[in-house]
Amino acid sequence: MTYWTPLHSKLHQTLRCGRSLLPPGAKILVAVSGGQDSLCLGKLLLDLSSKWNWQIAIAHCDHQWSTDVGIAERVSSVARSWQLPYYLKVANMLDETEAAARKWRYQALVEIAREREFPYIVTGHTKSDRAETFLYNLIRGAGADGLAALSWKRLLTDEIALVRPILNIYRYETLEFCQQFDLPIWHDVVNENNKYARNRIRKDLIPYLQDNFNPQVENSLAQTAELLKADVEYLEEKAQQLLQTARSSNKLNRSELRNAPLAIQRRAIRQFLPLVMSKQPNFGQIEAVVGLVTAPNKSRTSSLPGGAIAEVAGEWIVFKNLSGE
Ligand SMILES: Nc1ncnc2c1ncn2[C@@H]1O[C@H](COP(=O)(O)OP(=O)(O)OP(=O)(O)O)[C@@H](O)[C@H]1O
Repeated sequence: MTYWTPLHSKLHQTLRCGRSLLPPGAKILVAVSGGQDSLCLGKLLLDLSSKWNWQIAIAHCDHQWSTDVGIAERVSSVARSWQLPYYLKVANMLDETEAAARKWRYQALVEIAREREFPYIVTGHTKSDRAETFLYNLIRGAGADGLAALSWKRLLTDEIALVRPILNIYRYETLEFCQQFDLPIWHDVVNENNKYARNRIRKDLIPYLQDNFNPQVENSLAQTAELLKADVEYLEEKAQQLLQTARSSNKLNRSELRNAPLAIQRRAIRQFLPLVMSKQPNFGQIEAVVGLVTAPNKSRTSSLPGGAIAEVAGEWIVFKNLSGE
């Protein structure tokens, strides 16, 4: 019989509370790195699976880095002991950077989910991760969208959702849980390296804030992120509506934009720009176009990535390619 802990109850409650994160009968691919958070998540989902009638499998992504030796086999043996299917992707000559690893990992997980028809990929991101991501993005400069990062659920493709079911559980809780069940936690040495800003936030900044400002700072930051998430969703929807009325092929109507609040203008322009640019727009590029909403006729931006420029033509901002296309 499964020993039921407060974390089991917490997850069960979270899933029942109406966010429709993981419905009964779902096919769920659990991304397990071998660290404490994803092992805890895997065990919790395994124990809850009979109540929810889920089909679960474990996925691991092997970066083939020198620091990762042996971890794929360990995750594989955990999957075996849980009697769950195990799927492995192995990288080929991956750059040793966090960003490259993350990008490859999500691609690899989506590939497995596609091949094996899993509509849900779940990761072990915790409340502590959310607080750290909040600070990381705040320090680098972010709008509400960046601060609200790490949501409970988002679509990776039309058919595959990424779900983070333990976003209200702290990292110290996942550690206690793993110890209680004697799960073989793998300690990633990269997490100890102070070269990475994220590690310094976790090891130095958060404890400093806890000791000197607010013992509950992780909770407070995660709560702010949660509040902002709802604001962002609302504002994005309003911006989408504005874009529908203001856009006519590659033009934006200035009087429609002018009638909207600045926050919505910015978002509508940010939603539109990727259609005429080769990259995601940065703050400066969005502001340059926002400036054209009230600028004199014939004003223009400098060339945007991909070669297009935006120019005022009466009541319109027109996006055109200088090469004449
Ligand atoms: N090598 C891996 N194989 C499978 N899943 C992984 C692997 N590494 C990370 N994950 C999944 O991602 C979760 C978050 O891990 P981690 O915080 O190291 O990633 P991250 O790249 O910082 O994530 P994010 O950028 O989304 O915050 C883990 O709990 C686990 O579910």
